[in-house]
Amino acid sequence: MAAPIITFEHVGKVYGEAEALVDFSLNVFPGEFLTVIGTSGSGKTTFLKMINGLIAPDSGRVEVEGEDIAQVDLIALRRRIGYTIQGVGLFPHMTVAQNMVYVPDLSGLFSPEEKRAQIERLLTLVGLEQDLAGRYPGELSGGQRQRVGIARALAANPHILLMDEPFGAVDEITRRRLQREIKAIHGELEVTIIFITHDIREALKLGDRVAVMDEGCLVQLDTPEALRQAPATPFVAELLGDEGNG
Ligand SMILES: Nc1ncnc2c1ncn2[C@@H]1O[C@H](COP(=O)(O)OP(=O)(O)OP(=O)(O)O)[C@@H](O)[C@H]1O
Repeated sequence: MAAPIITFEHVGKVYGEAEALVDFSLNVFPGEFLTVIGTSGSGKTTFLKMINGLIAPDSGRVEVEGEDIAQVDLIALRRRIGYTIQGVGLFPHMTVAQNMVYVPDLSGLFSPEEKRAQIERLLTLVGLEQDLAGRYPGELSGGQRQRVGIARALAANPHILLMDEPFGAVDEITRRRLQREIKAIHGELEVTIIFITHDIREALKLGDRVAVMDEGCLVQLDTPEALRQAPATPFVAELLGDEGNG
């Protein structure tokens, strides 16, 4: 098996009384699509933000691409990792194209010609018409904004894409479309995706493996089939509910 692209070793994080992560260890492998599910406040976002150094562990160690992130330049690390959140957070005063190349521009990654090619390629990849490139975020639908958010996160050709409930704010039909699209993008780009969701169906549908969290602990990390067949705890069984049967 390939070396892990992300490793958490006995990571702990406490906020006052709240234990956000408790002795949290896992490996994510290159090209994997890992979904993360758990109750509200179970530490999912804390886990995700530790991968790009937005939150530092109190104890334990986080490695990304073989490097302890306590030792690396976090700005450079973040530019190598795509990150998209619910509500997207596009810059309202910038066009779609300007939003998309904002991060690569910071590091002077592309020539003007390469930038145009990257914008064209990514708009196609996320299923948007080319003529949207000149629009402002306020002139887009929620689903279109979400697609621009994904395109922007992929703009610097990251090896890792972090997605924090990216489809939480769109209607059910758009959500299903976006799910199909992100699966296709994952297949095409060989990018490692960590995807947080509240929706067990989404977690089972998208994940090569699913990480189930409760109260800062990793309760189970398994393929959707293994989760269905052998939930590790009553909590996992309850979370699976009717989905466990199909
Ligand atoms: N900056 C902070 N200050 C204090 N407590 C925090 C902070 N960030 C997170 N917490 C606490 O840490 C715990 C884990 O939070 P986290 O956001 O990681 O959970 P989550 O699983 O992503 O939740 P949700 O599904 O509601 O987004 C919670 O108890 C939360 O209240």
